[in-house]
Amino acid sequence: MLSPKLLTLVLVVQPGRVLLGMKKRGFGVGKWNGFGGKVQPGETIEAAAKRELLEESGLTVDALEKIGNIKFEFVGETQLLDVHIFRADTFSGEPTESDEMRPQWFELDKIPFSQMWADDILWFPLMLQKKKFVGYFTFQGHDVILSQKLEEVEAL
Ligand SMILES: Nc1nc(NC2CC2)cc(N2CCN(C3COC3)CC2)n1
Repeated sequence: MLSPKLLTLVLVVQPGRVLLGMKKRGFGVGKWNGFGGKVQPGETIEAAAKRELLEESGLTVDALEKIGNIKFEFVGETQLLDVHIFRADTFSGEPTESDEMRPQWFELDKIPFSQMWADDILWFPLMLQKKKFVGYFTFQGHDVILSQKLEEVEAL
């Protein structure tokens, strides 16, 4: 089995609202999501998360909190995605559109789950309650979840 592909995802959360970006190209184009990307050789996962957040949103964060780890399998494909999810409650800078992402604030009761990855509606509530979680999702294509595992954990 191929080693899982390490990816990062950062959700910037303020009281009553979360910052999402509309993905303008590449994997997940047309979906709202947090900010993230690949981990480069020799880079820690957290450093990669901060770098991608700055590249994609213009925001700089001091503290990232590790809140989740979800692995994704796609039926018929050997590459697993290993997504490390972080939350940031404080940041500096202004949300700025990039080549990759168009940022927008969403009130917590107006999160556009119908235009997001199908797993998000399942773990966002945990993230917003500051719970820590691990998960495993099997997708058929990009829209159908065939199986899922999601559990809260004490520590990541
Ligand atoms: N919310 C959410 N759900 C996912 N679900 C699996 C796809 C079925 C994946 C995912 N990411 C994997 C892709 N990554 C892109 C940015 O560079 C690559 C962002 C985080 N983010």
